[in-house]
Amino acid sequence: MTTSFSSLPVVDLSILSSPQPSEQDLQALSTQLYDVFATTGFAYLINAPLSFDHEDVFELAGDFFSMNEAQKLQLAKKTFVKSNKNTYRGYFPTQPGQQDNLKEGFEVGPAQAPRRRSFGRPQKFDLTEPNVWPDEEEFTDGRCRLEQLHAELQSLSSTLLSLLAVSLGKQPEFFSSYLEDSLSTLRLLHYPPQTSTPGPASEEVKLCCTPHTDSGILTLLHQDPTGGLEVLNASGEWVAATYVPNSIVVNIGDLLARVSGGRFVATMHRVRTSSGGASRADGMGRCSVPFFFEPGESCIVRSVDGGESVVYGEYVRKKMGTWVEYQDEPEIAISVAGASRIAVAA
Ligand SMILES: O=C(O)CCC(=O)C(=O)O
Ligand SMILES: [Fe+2]
Repeated sequence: MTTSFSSLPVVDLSILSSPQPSEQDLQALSTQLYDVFATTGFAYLINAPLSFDHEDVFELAGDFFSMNEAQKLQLAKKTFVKSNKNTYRGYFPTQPGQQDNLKEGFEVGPAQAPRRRSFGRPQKFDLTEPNVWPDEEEFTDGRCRLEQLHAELQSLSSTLLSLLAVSLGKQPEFFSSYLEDSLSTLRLLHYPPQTSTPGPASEEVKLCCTPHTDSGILTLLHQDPTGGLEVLNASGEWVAATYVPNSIVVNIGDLLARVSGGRFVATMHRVRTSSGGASRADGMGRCSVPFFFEPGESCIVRSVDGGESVVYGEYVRKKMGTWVEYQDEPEIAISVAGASRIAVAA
C-alpha cells in the first residue's frame, strides 16, 4: 500500500561512483530503497553513475523529434505503417483525438538484439527484433548516444536490482537471471504543446498521459524542466513530482510489486499538461525519457515468497493487448485512450 506522502523522497546514489563502496553504505542504500518502494513507490535518484546529464538526454530527444514526419514514419512500427517490417521497436506517432494521451515516441532495445525464444508458430510481434535507426545525417551520432544511454541505464538497473534483492533478504545476484537477453526499452517521448481552453474548462486538469501503473519491473525516468508528472498517494491526492535538476525519477511496475510478495508498491501516476513548470526554450512542449527495465523473453519470474510463476515474454504479450500502439487495426488504435507499455487505469 502507498502511504499519504506529500512529496517524493530523494535517494543519493553517489556511493555507487566510488571504486569500493563500503558494505555499510551499500546496506544503508538497500534499506533506503526498500523504504521507498514500500511507501511511495517513487523517488528521485540523484548523483546517479551516468555519463549523461539532463542536457545531453534532452538534446538527444530534441534531435530525434525535430526530424520531419516522413523521416520518423520510415521508422514507424508496422501497426502504423503496414509496409514497414518492425513490429516492436521504432516510432509511434501522435494519435489525433487522444487529447489526454497526446504523445509521439521512439523505442529502442539493447544494441545487441537479445536471443529469440523459439515458438511453434510465427508470432505477430518480435520482442527480440533489432532496433531501427534514422540515417546518420538525419540524427547525428544519435544511434551511438542512444545505445550508450541504454547500456548505462541497464547497468544502473542491474545495480538497483541487486540492492533490492538484498533488501528482500536474498543474495545480491538473486535477480541475475533477469539480465539474460533482457528486453529493456529506452523510450524517447514527446508531448506536443497543447493550448489550454480559457473559461471554466481551464479549471479542469488537462492530461497528456492518463493515470496508470507501469506494468514491468523498474522504470528510470528523465523528465525535462516542464514538469507535469504527478503521483497518487493513499489519500487519493495527486502529488506533483516537480522537476529536480539532473535527477532520475525511479518507480517500480506491477510485476516487481508481485515479485516482492506485495512488499513493494507500483504507484499510479499521470502527466498533466500546463502544470506551471518551465517551458522549453525550443517551444517543443514536453519531452521525457523513460527506461523500462525488462527481463528476457524466456525469464521465469516468481515472487520471492515462491508460488506461481510467469514467463516474462508471455506476460508482456498479454499486457500488450492494452497498449495503444499494438491494437490490430489503425482505426481501433486511434479510438483507444491508452498509453503504451502501460496499462490504462480502469
Ligand atoms: O512522461 C512522463 O513523465 C511519464 C511517462 C510514463 O509514465 C510512462 O511512459 O510510463
Ligand atoms: Fe509510467
